[in-house]
Amino acid sequence: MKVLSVSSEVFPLIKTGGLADVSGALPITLKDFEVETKTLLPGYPAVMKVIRDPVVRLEFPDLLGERATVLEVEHEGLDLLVLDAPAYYDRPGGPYLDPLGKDYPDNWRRFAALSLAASEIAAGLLPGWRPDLVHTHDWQAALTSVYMRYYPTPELPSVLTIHNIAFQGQFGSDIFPGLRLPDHAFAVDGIEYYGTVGFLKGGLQTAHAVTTVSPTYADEILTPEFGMGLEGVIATRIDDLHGIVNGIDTDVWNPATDPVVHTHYGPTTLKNREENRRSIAEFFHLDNDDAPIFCVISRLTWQKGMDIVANVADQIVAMGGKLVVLGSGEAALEGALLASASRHPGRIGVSIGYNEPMSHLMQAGCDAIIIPSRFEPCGLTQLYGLRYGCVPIVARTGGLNDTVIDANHAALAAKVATGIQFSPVTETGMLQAIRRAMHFYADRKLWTQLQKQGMKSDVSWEKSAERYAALYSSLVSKGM
Ligand SMILES: Nc1ncnc2c1ncn2[C@@H]1O[C@H](COP(=O)(O)OP(=O)(O)O[C@H]2O[C@H](CO)[C@@H](O)[C@H](O)[C@H]2O)[C@@H](O)[C@H]1O
Repeated sequence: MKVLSVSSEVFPLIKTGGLADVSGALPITLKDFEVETKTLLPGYPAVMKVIRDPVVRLEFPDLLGERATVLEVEHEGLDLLVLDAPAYYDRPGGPYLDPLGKDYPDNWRRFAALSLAASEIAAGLLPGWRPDLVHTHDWQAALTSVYMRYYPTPELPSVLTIHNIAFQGQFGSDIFPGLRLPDHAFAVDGIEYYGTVGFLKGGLQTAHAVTTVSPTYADEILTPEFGMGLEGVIATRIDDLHGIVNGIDTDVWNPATDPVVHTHYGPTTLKNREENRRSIAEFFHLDNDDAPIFCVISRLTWQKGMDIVANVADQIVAMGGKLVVLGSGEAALEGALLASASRHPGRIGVSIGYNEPMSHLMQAGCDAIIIPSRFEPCGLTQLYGLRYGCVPIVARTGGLNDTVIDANHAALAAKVATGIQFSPVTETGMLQAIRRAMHFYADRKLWTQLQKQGMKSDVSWEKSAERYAALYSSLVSKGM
């Protein structure tokens, strides 16, 4: 089966978060299920810089007003279609934000162009290759199925994956003419959303199937608390809604071979983590003692519960723990965390910024990773933690609930526990979880058991890729 995947980020070329990990890893495992994926992504400078010998496959003289070219290239096992449109993507800054951290004002056009190009490829414009199905990710690609519905193209099945419903791509109705959709697309069963234009909303109305990245989150987004205003639309798609938990690339994330990990290890050589632990202590200027090192690797936002971390940092130290934080995000949270580090030299270390290699080393050297998200569609850092013996301490929500087995009495007795869950997601809830972790950590045998059990968890893409492949097949065979 041939699939066109459409994503605004793809690891290892461009990544601001978990979306890139998923869109970069899933196509590789899908090959085992006879799914051949080509991935369309924007030609940002970071992408154009690393691709080698691309072939021009398609030209758009006027893609929503600008020239664009589709380049085909193979990169680290991925078949890529790069949308080279300098007017849209050749800019300083990140994929979505300018160098000052503000949204580009024309993001709607930049990602509508991506979606329109995808729909043209779906219609067979790429010489010699036409997909059997289109898989779009998040609001940035969600207009693909909208264009597929309203442009006179042969109908092809489409799947939309929601990685985070908080990001919906909502814009004023004044942009509508610029999308070049027929007038009747601005309607309740199209992209109209309370008088505005909703990209994700349009995708939810037009994709043949909707998936999200864990079963618990699939249930949660049907409720007003988590649906962020789209729960009603999602309820109308309940028969086509699937929760498929993310996996991770177990080759990239392998403590036995990871090139940035100083000392490799596996479940039977956990003592080798000591050396990595020392490197972490050195990097974050921590005292080199036996107290557990809790880590956080995250966007510093309210969603991720980072205000809670900042508020309990003093108490973590008072309980005898150490804390290291790698992340960037809201200025107030960055400031609060940095202030906690300066109050507790040797006990708290904070590194503001995005540092992929350091994120690997932290998983390989820290004792536990704290993920106090208020909502978490799937979460990947707990999966990396499981794989690296860095015990996850997680909020009981979304994919965190589905992937970590809480160390309650029954789970410990049955030797199936892999981490600690807590609820409610409050300062008290998190401190209780840290207290439990300190208690388990004091019993080295128990702690090692938790680490080993986590390392045995199946966090690979195999099972989930099989579910995606089955979903694709069912849609294609239905001839939707
Ligand atoms: N400062 C830093 N330096 C280096 N690496 C950093 C970093 N900050 C974060 N990361 C990395 O970025 C990724 C974050 O992925 P997550 O799944 O945790 O959340 P995100 O909200 O981005 O993804 C959304 O999409 C994914 C994919 O579906 C869902 O798992 C998730 O729940 C949803 O919110 C991880 O690979 C993490 O290691």
